[in-house]
Amino acid sequence: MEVHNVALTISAVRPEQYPKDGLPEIAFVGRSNVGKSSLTNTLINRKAFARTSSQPGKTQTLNFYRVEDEVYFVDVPGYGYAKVSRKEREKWGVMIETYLSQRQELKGVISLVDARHEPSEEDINMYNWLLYYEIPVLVVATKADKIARGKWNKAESVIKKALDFDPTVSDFQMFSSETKYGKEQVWDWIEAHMG
Ligand SMILES: Nc1nc2c(ncn2[C@@H]2O[C@H](COP(=O)(O)OP(=O)(O)OP(=O)(O)O)[C@@H](O)[C@H]2O)c(=O)[nH]1
Ligand SMILES: [Mg+2]
Repeated sequence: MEVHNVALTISAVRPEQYPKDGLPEIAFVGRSNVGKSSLTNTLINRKAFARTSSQPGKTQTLNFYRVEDEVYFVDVPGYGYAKVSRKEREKWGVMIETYLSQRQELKGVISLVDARHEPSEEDINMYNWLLYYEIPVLVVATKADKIARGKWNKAESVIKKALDFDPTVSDFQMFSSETKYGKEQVWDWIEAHMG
């Protein structure tokens, strides 16, 4: 998709604050700092539309970006940020689980993991949780530019093994917001799931 028009429409915490126009939604999840906002910006050809942060844990609301009046990208605040209080984490959990488990307009989730590392327990939990709710999921391994091309296959198999990746209900893509590698494939997946 050639993107020309993007608007940050809504920051929401509760369902009554979600958009009401019925457009399909694709959500981006992953631990804090993994590159959710960077992936969003790459997809919509913006340098800094979704705020990228040197301050992890900053984003605390669901941010809905309306892309070309066709789809919302939903930037979900990152998990696994140690410095937030337990109370904050519980609020976060309720907000995310409510959104992911109940939202009719949600057509797919892009679950980001760091290409350099084995997925964390939280990454694994999130992946299993999405499969349990039968939400189509694209696992995107980010920061691929930080490992040598010759090691990509190994990185992919490490990630898939840790997740117990199920290729019948999910897909996988290497990605870099530095080189834009994988951008077209991620867009193809999104367009195939917009319904
Ligand atoms: N080299 C490289 N750096 C990346 C890539 N993606 C993101 N980064 C960097 O990683 C840092 C975090 O990126 P963000 O996109 O803000 O991460 P986020 O997941 O949105 O973080 P939160 O909003 O805090 O949850 C920034 O310094 C980015 O520049 C990538 O593909 N390659
Ligand atoms: Mg972010």
